[in-house]
Amino acid sequence: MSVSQELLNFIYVYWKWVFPLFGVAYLVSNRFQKGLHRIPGPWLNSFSTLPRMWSVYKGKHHLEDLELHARYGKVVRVAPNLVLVSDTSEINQIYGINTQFIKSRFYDLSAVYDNEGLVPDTFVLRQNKALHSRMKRNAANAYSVNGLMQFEPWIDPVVTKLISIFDRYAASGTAFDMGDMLKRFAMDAVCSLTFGSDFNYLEKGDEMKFLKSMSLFTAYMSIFGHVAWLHPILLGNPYIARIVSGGDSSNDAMLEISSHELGKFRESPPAEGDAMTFLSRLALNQSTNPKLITDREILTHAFGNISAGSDTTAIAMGSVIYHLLVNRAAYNRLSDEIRGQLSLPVGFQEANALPYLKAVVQEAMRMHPSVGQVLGRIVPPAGATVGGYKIGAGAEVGMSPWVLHRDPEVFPDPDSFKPERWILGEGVRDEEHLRQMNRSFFSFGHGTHTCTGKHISLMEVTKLIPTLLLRYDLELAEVGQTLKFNNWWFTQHHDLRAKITRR
Ligand code: HEM
Repeated sequence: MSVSQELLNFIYVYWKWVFPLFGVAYLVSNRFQKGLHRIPGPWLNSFSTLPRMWSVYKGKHHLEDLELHARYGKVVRVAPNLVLVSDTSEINQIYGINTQFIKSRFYDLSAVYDNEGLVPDTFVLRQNKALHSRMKRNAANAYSVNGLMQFEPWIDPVVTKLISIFDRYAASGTAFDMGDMLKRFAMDAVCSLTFGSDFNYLEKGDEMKFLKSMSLFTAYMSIFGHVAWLHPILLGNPYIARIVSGGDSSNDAMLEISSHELGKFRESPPAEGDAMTFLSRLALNQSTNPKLITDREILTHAFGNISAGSDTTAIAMGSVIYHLLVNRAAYNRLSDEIRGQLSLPVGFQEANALPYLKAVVQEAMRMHPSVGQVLGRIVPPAGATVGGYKIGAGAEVGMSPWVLHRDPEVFPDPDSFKPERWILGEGVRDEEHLRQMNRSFFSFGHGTHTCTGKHISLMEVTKLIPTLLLRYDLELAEVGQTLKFNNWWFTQHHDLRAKITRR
């Protein structure tokens, strides 16, 4: 009898013992892998990823993470291969421009493949640093503050449409879901500046089901990103994905409009002085230097704007509005600043020069970061010492925006909304303290993978908030209303109901 036959016979006879023994060996090897057993954390979590997935599934893991750090310190093991770090002196090692850490497999769940292979979205390019840098470079002038000023005219008609809808709510005096309207606005705004046209989400809502798909997908990624190796047999499998999405074709519609707009640019490029869209900016980059950017890369950037830039921006707007409405002193101070210095239609440059407005936006995004989950990174082949612990290659470490933003050493009284904490001469101790706060401000991530669309979203927020305060008085629909949300990568609000009246 061969060795393999003997082994099979043995398993057949003793299977009742063999399988549990394998299970125990697996769990014990989980606990002792990569030197991670020295790191404190809940005992059960060091054996299996399931407790962590359960915590994320419940939608409030940011609160549990805060408790874990309070109990175990700045470095906590929350799964066999996942370590949370809240030590701000480690930000550069893990995320800085020259970091050796790469993004974790969590991000693979967002990867899309076409006939040419992996679609080169910067969000998922975690190993190919050269392609990631190329993608960052080839659209840099479109995403820069100066570059995006050209796109501002595309946002104005969307603001006008929002106002006409809000005027109807104001006239009827009915409460409405502000969070939902902001999602529609952010979707139309980012489509408009990217393509020069939008899908009229403001009037029609999510008929295309793009936002619904995004919500489902981010919830899936948030939970199953912890077991990324299972993705190919879950939503990574095209058949299963089709069944779950119910044949949703919003991605195709988005790609169709991208290709159509690119074709239009080729037929009649904008004349000198014409408003430039994001897409035409990239097409112009290509026509001046064809090697700089391919058609596929242009379409990927355009599509990424919509998937990464609509919900996130809407959440930021909702957070600003909610925190202003429950902090009337801040609402009044901001109204005075805006009403004294701006008029309708609000221009980005003028609004961006208002110090209290900037502080309010940053503080609301600190209190409620749109991305609320750990930004996971893999320890490089040489291993690393993080927060005093030696960690082996391949382990996943990461910081959570939610936790960093509640660090009382950096943000005293962290649960209070205090825009003045960002203003020198008011809440900030000195310039070093301000630098430290900015370093710990993780709403847009940090370092090599910092958010590409940060300035686009800040432009939308900076235009919209003053517009609303100039035209309306706002209040929450119910006294004592809380901010309801689940933290599934994005921290989308539910039922952010408000009432407005014309001023
Ligand atoms: C308030 C709005 C936004 C927030 C809070 C936000 C947040 C973030 C965060 C936290 C990351 C880093 C993820 C990580 O390191 O793991 C990120 C990356 C990214 N964001 Fe945003 N984002 C916003 C708006 C936008 C917009 C409008 C766009 C596009 C127009 C965009 C495009 C991207 C892209 C492409 C990346 C990947 C960058 C890379 O890995 O190199 N985001 N964003």
